Amino acid sequence: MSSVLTLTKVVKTYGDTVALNSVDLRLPNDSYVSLLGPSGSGKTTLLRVIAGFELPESGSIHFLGKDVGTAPPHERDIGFVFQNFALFPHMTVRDNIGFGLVNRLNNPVTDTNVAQRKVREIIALVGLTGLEDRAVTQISGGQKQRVALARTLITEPKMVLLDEPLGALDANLRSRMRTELKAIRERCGVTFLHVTGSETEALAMGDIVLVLDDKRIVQQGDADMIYNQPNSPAVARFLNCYNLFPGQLEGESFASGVGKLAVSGAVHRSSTPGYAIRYDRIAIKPISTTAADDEVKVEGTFVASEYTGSSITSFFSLDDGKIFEVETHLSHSAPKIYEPQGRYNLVWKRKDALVYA
Ligand SMILES: Nc1ncnc2c1ncn2[C@@H]1O[C@H](COP(=O)(O)OP(=O)(O)OP(=O)(O)O)[C@@H](O)[C@H]1O
Repeated sequence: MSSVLTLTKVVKTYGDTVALNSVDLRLPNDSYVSLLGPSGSGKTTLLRVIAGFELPESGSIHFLGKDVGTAPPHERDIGFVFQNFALFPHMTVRDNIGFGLVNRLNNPVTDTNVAQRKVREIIALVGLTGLEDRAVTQISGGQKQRVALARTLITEPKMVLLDEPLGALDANLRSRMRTELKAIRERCGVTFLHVTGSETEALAMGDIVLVLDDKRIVQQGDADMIYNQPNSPAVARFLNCYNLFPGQLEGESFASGVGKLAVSGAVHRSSTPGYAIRYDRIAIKPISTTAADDEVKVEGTFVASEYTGSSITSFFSLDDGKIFEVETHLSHSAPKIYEPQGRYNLVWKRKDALVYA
């Protein structure tokens, strides 16, 4: 697959603050890419640098094979969808969408018939037919999101940047709009780069997921790879589905705050050591059980359970005071009741743990 965007060693600072620290990035054409990172990791800055709203101090940006590092935003053919939609409140849906086409600096569409046809087509593409004459103050949040997207897509960008596009929507609408956004992107055939702080959104939407941490890209891969093989304790932490033990590798075991955890299999190289076990890989057993040779066991005190429909998350307090989470899927069994403050064995297979050293 050909690459649409390449960033090489891009650095952006604001005064003494480093916002992007030598970012390297290569995105394929015709893909949905999610960019996941904690608050302050540089996500918005990265989008603004790609769009041309900010110029980097050093490094290069190539878009469709051309060096665009110093090109102004309107010469980049890159669309931008803002989190707050940034619509014109006094205009109708139709006029909001047509505005950019008629008023853009490069090749404005002056033929009214052509402009109207394009607006009609894009309104159909994003599913807003019938709402053309409504003021944007009289439509729902999800519909506003579509207007914002249509307003960008009508200018036929070669790539679209979306900054937390679903952040202003409620949870139900957010999950419906995920599917919609993916479908719209497939119809347009251009790469979408979607910034989110939500790991579930990033994994659900991205053909490719990028993880930004500490102002640089620390992992890039498909959702399955990121979810199952986070390449550092930090990435595992953002995914919000791993229990993490700090400590260090000592021979065949990992010395942690709750004792030695037996290790088998590969050790991942990382500048920060750590031991990670996914919430859904753990069994809760009576305190009297013993661990098999291929298992690891720690003891915990039951704190509470949280029911989420298809699964239940149980919280245990470990002897080092840390909270440990266990996710049990309920497709084949009813939820078990645990004794408040009861002691349990928390058991997993050695091979299921990820060890970083
Ligand atoms: N205009 C600015 N002036 C000074 N510092 C800035 C400016 N914009 C961003 N920063 C700093 O650059 C770093 C990266 O910020 P950025 O907004 O890109 O992070 P983010 O990952 O998008 O965060 P969030 O998820 O909270 O929006 C932060 O330390 C931030 O404080």
